[in-house]
Amino acid sequence: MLKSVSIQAENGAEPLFSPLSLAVAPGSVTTIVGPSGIGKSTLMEFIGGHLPRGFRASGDVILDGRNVTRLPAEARRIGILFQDAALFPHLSVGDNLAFGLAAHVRGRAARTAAVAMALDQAGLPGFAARDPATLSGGQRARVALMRTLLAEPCALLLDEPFAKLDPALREELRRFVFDHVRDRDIPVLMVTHDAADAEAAGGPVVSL
Ligand SMILES: Nc1ncnc2c1ncn2[C@@H]1O[C@H](COP(=O)(O)OP(=O)(O)OP(=O)(O)O)[C@@H](O)[C@H]1O
Repeated sequence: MLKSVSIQAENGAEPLFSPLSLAVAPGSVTTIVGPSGIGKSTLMEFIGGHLPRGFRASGDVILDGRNVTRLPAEARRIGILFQDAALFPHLSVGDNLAFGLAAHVRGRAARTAAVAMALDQAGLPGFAARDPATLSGGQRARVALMRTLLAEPCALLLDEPFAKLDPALREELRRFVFDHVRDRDIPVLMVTHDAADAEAAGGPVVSL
């Protein structure tokens, strides 16, 4: 839930957008739209705990009843997926996924099994040993998404996550993401310029 969130560039006279309050239901996707430069990405960075230097923000971010506004990013348990989500090039696909695994999955066997299951769910069985450089764009996007989900986030932020994919892949990955968050009851905020993304998300659309 966002309560009266407002963001202002330190050198700017006006806030980027009017104070924003909204609640996102578990398992639903709320889409944020607005003109270029209004502050959508900056809002997502603020919610995730990474407000860029040069900005001030006010208002609160409440997650599962916890006010996380003043917690560091790593304590918020908010998963973030951007358009350019990069995999670690020096790690295999499996190790990229293992990197994301929640800390409570302990022991080598359990972690290997969790990674294998995630690859199956992503439609990439047997890909654990692959070098990320050998994956297609859509395959990389699915691995990046899985890595984010394996951390078992309490909420998910998507900032134009499908923008660089061709239409078929875009639709496939979209379905994959929305099915997952519905299954896991994760609240999602998505920024997009594509009306089809918002329509596929099926949730409320908020204009900044
Ligand atoms: N370090 C900075 N200091 C001051 N202003 C900045 C800084 N970085 C970005 N801005 C400005 O802040 C505003 C918000 O940028 P942001 O990327 O959040 O917009 P956006 O709505 O996501 O845009 P787009 O749809 O084009 O991605 C822009 O007007 C941008 O020029």
